[in-house]
Amino acid sequence: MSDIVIKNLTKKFDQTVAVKDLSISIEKGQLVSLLGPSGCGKTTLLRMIAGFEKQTVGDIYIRGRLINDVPPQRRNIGIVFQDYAVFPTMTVKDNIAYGLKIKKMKKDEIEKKVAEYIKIVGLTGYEKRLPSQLSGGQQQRVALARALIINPDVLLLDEPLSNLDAALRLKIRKEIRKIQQQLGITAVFVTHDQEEAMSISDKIFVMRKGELMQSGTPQEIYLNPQNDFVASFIGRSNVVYGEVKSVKDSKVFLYVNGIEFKASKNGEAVKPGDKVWVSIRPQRIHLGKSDNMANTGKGRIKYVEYIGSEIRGEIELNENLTLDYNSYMLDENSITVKFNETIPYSISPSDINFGKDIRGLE
Ligand SMILES: Nc1ncnc2c1ncn2[C@@H]1O[C@H](COP(=O)(O)OP(=O)(O)OP(=O)(O)O)[C@@H](O)[C@H]1O
Repeated sequence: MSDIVIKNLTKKFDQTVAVKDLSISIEKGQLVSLLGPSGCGKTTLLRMIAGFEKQTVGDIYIRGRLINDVPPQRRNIGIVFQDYAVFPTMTVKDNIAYGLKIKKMKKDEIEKKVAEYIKIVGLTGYEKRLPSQLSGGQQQRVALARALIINPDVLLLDEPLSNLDAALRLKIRKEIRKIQQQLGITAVFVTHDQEEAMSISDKIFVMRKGELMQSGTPQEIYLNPQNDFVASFIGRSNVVYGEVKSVKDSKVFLYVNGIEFKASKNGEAVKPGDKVWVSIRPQRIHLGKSDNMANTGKGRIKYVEYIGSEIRGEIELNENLTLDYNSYMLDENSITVKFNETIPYSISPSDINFGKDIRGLE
């Protein structure tokens, strides 16, 4: 069942189209991310779901109820913002209890619920502290408990980890995901960080310039990007442009900067002469001799970095095509490479994504 349904939503600010004819639905109990670069409209979309911004055109339903004209406080939504937005003069306990007091819940029931949510977000022992006596991560937990305690239909999270340092970001995102799954609450998470979105989402909506570029599970989007923008934005990839040379049986032959690549046919039908984007993940470039005889050649190593169990760098296939590679050193027999060395490479046809939908990179 869909908890949130958005139909043909458009938001214009004078000349700027922040969100353009967007239709999505979000299943109950899922955590979905709105992901895209700065200015893609993700915050505007979240603010329209919350009711802080009124759409120019389109409909928003929560649990089947059309909420276009329902004010924010009556949408039964919990929100966590980037800048915590906790009340600075209230203790942790009072901050978390706030929504229940507004609802005029009985005192002993409030006590019980607050204790429960303080435990859920891991703030036991901090009840009497003021926000100024808490770390950023702890303040964000207060904000999370305050949003969840009112038992909202939907939890909205607007870049909730942006103000935390890198280590804390990983920790809190894991906690948010665990709590969301434990409570089974539907959550919409706004982020510009693709790794963050990939790691915690059931589904990702990739946006760009107000438009939906692709939606799907993290795996679907990573393995089958539908355009060059998604291929380059999700995970690391070499995105280059070329032309379809021929199509034979289950293979498509692509011509990219003077090199021919054999690729497996994917969903989209192409014909000779079609201009296409081509995406090759760095870790799919096999360095050294291989039994896999497809897309083989010799390349020159133009850059090398050894990082623990990985080698990363650039390999020049010809003077017009240099790709990033990424090899894993799993044991002492693994490949080692040196700067300027010439080395055989191969790429499996099934590891080459391509398509006609060219949107341009960021
Ligand atoms: N109140 C406003 N008035 C005018 N233009 C606005 C307003 N709010 C947003 N915009 C414009 O709408 C577009 C989308 O903005 P939005 O904040 O939704 O993007 P975003 O993807 O959340 O970006 P960021 O990651 O930087 O927050 C941008 O071009 C922005 O300048």
